Amino acid sequence: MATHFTHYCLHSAWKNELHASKRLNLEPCTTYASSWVTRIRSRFRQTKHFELNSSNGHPLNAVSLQDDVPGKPPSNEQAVNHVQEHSSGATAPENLEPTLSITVVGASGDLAKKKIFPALFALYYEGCLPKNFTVFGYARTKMNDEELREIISRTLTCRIDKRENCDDKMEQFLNRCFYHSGMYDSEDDFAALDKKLKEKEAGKLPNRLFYLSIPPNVFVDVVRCASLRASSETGWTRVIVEKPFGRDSESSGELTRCFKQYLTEDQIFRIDHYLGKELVENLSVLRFSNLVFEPLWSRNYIRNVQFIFSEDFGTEGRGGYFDNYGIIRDIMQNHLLQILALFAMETPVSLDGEDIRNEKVKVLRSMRPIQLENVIVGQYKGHSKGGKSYPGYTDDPTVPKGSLTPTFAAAALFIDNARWDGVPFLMKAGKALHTKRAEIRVQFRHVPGNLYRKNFGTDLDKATNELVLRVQPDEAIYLKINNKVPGLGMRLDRSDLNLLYRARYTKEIPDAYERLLLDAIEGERRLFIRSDELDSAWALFTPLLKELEVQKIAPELYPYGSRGPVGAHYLAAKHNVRWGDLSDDS
Ligand SMILES: NC(=O)C1=CN([C@@H]2O[C@H](COP(=O)(O)OP(=O)(O)OC[C@H]3O[C@@H](n4cnc5c(N)ncnc54)[C@H](OP(=O)(O)O)[C@@H]3O)[C@@H](O)[C@H]2O)C=CC1
Ligand SMILES: O=C1O[C@H](COP(=O)(O)O)[C@@H](O)[C@H](O)[C@H]1O
Repeated sequence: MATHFTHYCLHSAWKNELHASKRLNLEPCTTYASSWVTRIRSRFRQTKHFELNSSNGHPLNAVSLQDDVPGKPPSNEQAVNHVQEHSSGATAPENLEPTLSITVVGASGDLAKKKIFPALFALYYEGCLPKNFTVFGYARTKMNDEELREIISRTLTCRIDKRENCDDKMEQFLNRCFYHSGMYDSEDDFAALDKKLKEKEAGKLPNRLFYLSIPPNVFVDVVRCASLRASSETGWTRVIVEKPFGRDSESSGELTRCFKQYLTEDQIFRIDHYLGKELVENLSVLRFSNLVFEPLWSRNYIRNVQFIFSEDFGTEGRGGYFDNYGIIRDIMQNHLLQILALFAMETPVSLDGEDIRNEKVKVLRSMRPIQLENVIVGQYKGHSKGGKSYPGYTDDPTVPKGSLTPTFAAAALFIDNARWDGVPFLMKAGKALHTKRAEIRVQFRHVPGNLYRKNFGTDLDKATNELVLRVQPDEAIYLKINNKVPGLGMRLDRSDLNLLYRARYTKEIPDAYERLLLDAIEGERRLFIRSDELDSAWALFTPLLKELEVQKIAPELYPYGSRGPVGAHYLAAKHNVRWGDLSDDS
């Protein structure tokens, strides 16, 4: 991909960084050390872990560092990508320095304030944005640049080790943020945005990234207006699209068809922010770079796998959106299914985005249609605890009375391929539960002819190994093992081999949005959803969603703050599974 700048936080070869950064005239990442050499060396030493890199690692970045020198003719591959990715066909003048314009559409909204602007600032702070960049907010709300800056500034933090120059950096970042008010379906308003973008981009090769942080009903309008009136004429134009991408196979297909009138697939970055989470990223590393795991990764050793998402708050404030989607579309069809596909895929040919997504699609296409009897749905009801009362889902004024929308669901899924034949993959997702967490649990089979079985009593399930990847909070990977309690007797207990991230690594973990934004800027697509992946994901869930709606299946009510409906236990038990998060030693 044509990347006209570097994110030179990556490389183990600091010399390359130094060399490349000199040639590309980069801004320094930090201001600690006095010379470039010490700065880069010391930064490399300090920040061995959790550096922000685009996701595909060295080869792409090495190429982009060396090949994207202004004035150097593009390679064949770059030339192809360039033609595919920009929509006008105008020729890029040679010898121009690149510049990046990021437009956050829906800048007045919750996600923009909470996640996107802070992530952009964190990237800037880390020196991962290109030297020349501008951020534009776009929304209908009337405000000026200063007002946008004021709003953004409230959510920016110099979270990374509280480094020096935080205030200066914030000010520098805010000075590069601008606002343009416009309607989402007005080509004229986007043409006016284009004019402002051009003023900032003057004399440079413009690359443009649009982040659609808006409700899905205006996705197509924005794509049309932005692509017709505000796409880059000579550089690349890319669009990040937030979920939900449709609400079933038909609407998703329709959305894709509409998008493709204006954009090529290469320009579309469908975001699933769970793919940007550190532990989800680590799943493949854990599996494919450690001999101890991959041989066990099949029906021969794994009894069941659980993907668990829970939030300890309800849909407060988002009821209007949520009621049209429900927990299955909000969490299962995307976040949990994506993790499942990564978990279960065969070894990809390489770490290239296409190779990985090819393997994920194969998993999705091998999945057995979901049976209604393998699903239970729930909805939270009001509850009082400790003198405080918590509202039920339908108490939200934006939720229609009598709504049957599930705020909780559990499902048993199966992958009908040689590796996973017969292994239940259980998913559970819920709002307003007793805790906030996301995790993957792998329960292994019993030890055949276990010499120590008499030490475990009758419940052999309790003695099996379990590998847990705690995605959040407090990231950790731990393996439950049986261990001899020290002493003269022979008593066994359950212990954890525990890799607790905060104990092992000093660096703060970047937010998923940082990684994904950086990847989109880099043109790295591995962590974004390809259209055939999306089709397969919807093909799996659409029949179930239709059945739930047509049959008007009433959700089982569970109290706000509880562990969810009892039905989830029956479902698991039906498949000889016990939810790992509910056991005594979870
Ligand atoms: N918030 C979150 O935590 C998450 C959100 N998402 C997705 O990200 C996108 C943005 O989410 P979020 O920021 O919460 O959304 P908001 O409801 O805050 O909407 C974003 C902006 O869009 C405009 N807008 C709101 N409703 C409408 C409407 N009916 N028609 C036209 N414009 C409207 C408003 O801007 P103005 O009126 O100024 O034009 C608003 O500030 C959505 O697709 C959402 O599903 C995904 C994951 C998590
Ligand atoms: O996509 C969504 O994710 C959030 C949870 O994200 P997290 O990173 O905070 O775990 C969820 O609250 C929201 O309903 C959903 O749309």
